[in-house]
Amino acid sequence: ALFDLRLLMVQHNRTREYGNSSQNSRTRIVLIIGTLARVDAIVRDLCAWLEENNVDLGAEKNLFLVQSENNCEGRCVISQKDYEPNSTILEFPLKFQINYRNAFKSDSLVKFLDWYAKKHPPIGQNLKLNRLDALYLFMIEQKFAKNSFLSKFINSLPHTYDTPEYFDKSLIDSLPDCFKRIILKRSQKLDLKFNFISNLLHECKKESQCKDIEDLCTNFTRDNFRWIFCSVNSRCFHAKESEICDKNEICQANKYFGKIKESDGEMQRAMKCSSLAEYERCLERSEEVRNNLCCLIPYLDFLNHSNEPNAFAFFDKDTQVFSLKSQASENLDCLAIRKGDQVYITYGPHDNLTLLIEYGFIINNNVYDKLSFSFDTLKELIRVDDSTEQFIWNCCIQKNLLYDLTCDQSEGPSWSLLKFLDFISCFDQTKNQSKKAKISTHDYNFYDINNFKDCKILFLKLLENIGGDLDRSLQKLEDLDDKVKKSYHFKMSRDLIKSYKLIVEFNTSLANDQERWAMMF
Ligand SMILES: C[S@@+](CC[C@H](N)C(=O)[O-])C[C@H]1O[C@@H](n2cnc3c(N)ncnc32)[C@H](O)[C@@H]1O
Repeated sequence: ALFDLRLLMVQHNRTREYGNSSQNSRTRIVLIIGTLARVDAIVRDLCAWLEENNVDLGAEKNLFLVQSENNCEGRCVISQKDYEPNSTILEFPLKFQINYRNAFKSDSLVKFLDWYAKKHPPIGQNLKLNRLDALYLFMIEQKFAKNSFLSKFINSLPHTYDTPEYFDKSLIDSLPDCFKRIILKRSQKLDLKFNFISNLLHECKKESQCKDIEDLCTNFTRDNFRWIFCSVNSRCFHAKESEICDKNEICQANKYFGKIKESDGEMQRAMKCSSLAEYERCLERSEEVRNNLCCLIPYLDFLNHSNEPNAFAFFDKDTQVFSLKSQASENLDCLAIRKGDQVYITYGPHDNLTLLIEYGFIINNNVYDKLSFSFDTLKELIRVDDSTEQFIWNCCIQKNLLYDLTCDQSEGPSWSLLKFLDFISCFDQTKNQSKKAKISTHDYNFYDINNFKDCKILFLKLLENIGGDLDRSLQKLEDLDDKVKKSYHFKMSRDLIKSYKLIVEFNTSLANDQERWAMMF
């Protein structure tokens, strides 16, 4: 009861900060109690279902799921006991690892996929169905199915998310161009995929006249697709196909979607690309291959992210279970998790823009925070004719200079960014054009910075462009509607822009300080 009271206070504060200011306090308290009761009921149902299906949640319930004390983290996993380093906390059998292979157990989806394979063989198509789409379709089907085995799990998924797919349009319009570019590209891809699948379903419905496909068509709406896209993206784990699917399932998947290549293979191919466009396609494909192997795992998807996690989750090939363990440590006297601690895993070494776009949150003083310069932004610095520009990008691809074009608030610009700027500074139109001929005869030294004065000028120009973009955005945010300005989405976006401004300021002063700049080389 005490714990609930504490949560009630936190919830009350959160409602005051982001909620509807016209609500009186009694209405707010009723709403808060409603939220807690709902979380409780969802969690109780989920745990009961898992236990009925022989998932061992611990005799004394080693963990419990609650609304987090930290604002905006949503629900979370709290430990009920101490854990030494590297001890097993929970184990999930294969049956609860939901991925594309579940679609093969649904009659209507198999009907649809068979129809698709006949009509649209997986080779030679520009846009095609992939393994991830099968997972989306399966989850949407289950959401509306009567007596679904997964109904308790599906009920436990959030109804909405805090990623830009759910932002108010006016907020998106006010974001800096460097964020907007990524967000809009993602939303275009989402639209393209939605229209593609939706058209296929309608085509199949017309031909098959089958009630199941008709239901699938009805439920496959833009809103449901956005919901499942965000659910999977923000809650999935990655596993190797050969580890969690059997031979028949892989064979069936190959028939519908084509064989899957290793993601690393795509990256190796990227180094051999002969144009920037081809290189970008390779990067996208490598991401797509990785995403193809997403799986959802009930309960484990309640784990929040920290850059200093106290636990980790992985698939154990030998026992065929997905295992949650406390973090390993060299100091075995020290507990990895104490009773009452929240259990955190890491979603990866992500900067705040990635966290916002993929997961809908940011972290204060994120050690991985950095400014990444897009190829489009960098292109603006290159003022040469088309063929020289193509030559520049090809050299950079072959010398692997494009993988980390960033600057941060502790080290300043990355080595590859400096090297990239140094290289392009040789091609200034106003300078001697014979440089190009020289470089093509391998005279250019790709291991040292040759021209750090010009490199600094280009770096400052880059920072000035980004700084202007951020300032214009902050101004636009101020002019937004009061309702939008009170939202969590607004606050998160503004905090992110402000932290990016700090990175720009740090790097500008670094570049302008002769001594510190010289130390960079
Ligand atoms: C895998 S789910 C974790 C469970 C989630 N909190 C829930 O209520 O269902 C990932 C989502 O949790 C939230 N989240 C995870 N880590 C967070 C953190 N450190 N700060 C804020 N929100 C976080 C984000 O909304 C993210 O999209």
